[in-house]
Amino acid sequence: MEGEPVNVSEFQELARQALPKMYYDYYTGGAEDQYTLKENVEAFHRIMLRPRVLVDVSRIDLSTTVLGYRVSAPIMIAPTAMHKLAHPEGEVATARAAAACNTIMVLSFMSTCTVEEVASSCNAIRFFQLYVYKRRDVCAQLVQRAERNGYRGIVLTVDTPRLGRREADIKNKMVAPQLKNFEGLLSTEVEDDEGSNLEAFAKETFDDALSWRDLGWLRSITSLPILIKGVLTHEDAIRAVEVGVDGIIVSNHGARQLDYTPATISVLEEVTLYFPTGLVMQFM
Ligand SMILES: Cc1cc2nc3c(=O)[nH]c(=O)nc-3n(C[C@H](O)[C@H](O)[C@H](O)COP(=O)(O)O)c2cc1C
Ligand SMILES: CCCCCCC(=O)C(=O)O
Repeated sequence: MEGEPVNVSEFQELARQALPKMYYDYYTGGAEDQYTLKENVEAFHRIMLRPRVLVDVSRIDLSTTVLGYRVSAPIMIAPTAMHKLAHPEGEVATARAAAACNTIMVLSFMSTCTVEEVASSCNAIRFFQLYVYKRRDVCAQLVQRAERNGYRGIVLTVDTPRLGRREADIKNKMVAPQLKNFEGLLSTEVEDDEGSNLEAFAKETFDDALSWRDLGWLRSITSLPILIKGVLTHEDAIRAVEVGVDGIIVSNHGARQLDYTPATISVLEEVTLYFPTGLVMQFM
């Protein structure tokens, strides 16, 4: 590549050259045949712009609000696990980037920096993403730590009762580092010589019986607004509103969970049709 990277594909190529194959494959891979992974990109290619001319564009303001917080553009940082696999500063550096861009960062439940380290690193507005473990006490402690440390919302990911079957991770025998957030609470080590250590960990730890009624439990342990992430149908969006969530994130989890779901962008209209804007978001 000549010169500085100028677009996302060029950054991706640099990442491919810099990272160990196991981690690069983890970051970029989708589930199973990766049909939805391709479709997530192609669905964007099918959307054409319809430009109007002779409009004064000398001052453009893309800013908007999310749960009342002003962001410079309708773009936020999605929760992604284990940033230290890519850079020694991990999520702390990501939070500083969010602050510099005046946007919101959602810290992954599976972060490599702690809730507290990220909170004290900068003044970015932060939400905390939650996976529900069978060990509810561990989840409750993490949610309460997030609340104490100034996180402004809980993003409950609802598309991961089990981890998607990611074939590259199985082949690479992907291993996760110990996660500092859980020190003294739960071991993130699992015995699995067969395939993906992440998949084995999720199978052992994530609560695959999680259902709509558990929103009541989450409400009982936090006073923060609750968003649910991973909705792809208007039926589930209606249900989410009925149970009183504060926001919906339309998402197929970057095609890493259930393959052969539609591209996230292609269902955004179906979901938003029923709701006032502001309640529904999509991560890229
Ligand atoms: C490497 C990687 C790690 C991710 N880790 C998480 C995570 O810890 N929690 C979560 O809710 N989503 C996670 N995601 C999914 C993203 O939050 C986001 O949904 C996805 O990248 C974009 O797809 P969407 O537009 O369908 O949401 C991860 C995605 C990637 C690529
Ligand atoms: C260590 C257990 C699994 C982490 C899952 C993070 C995630 O959501 C992803 O898509 O990867």
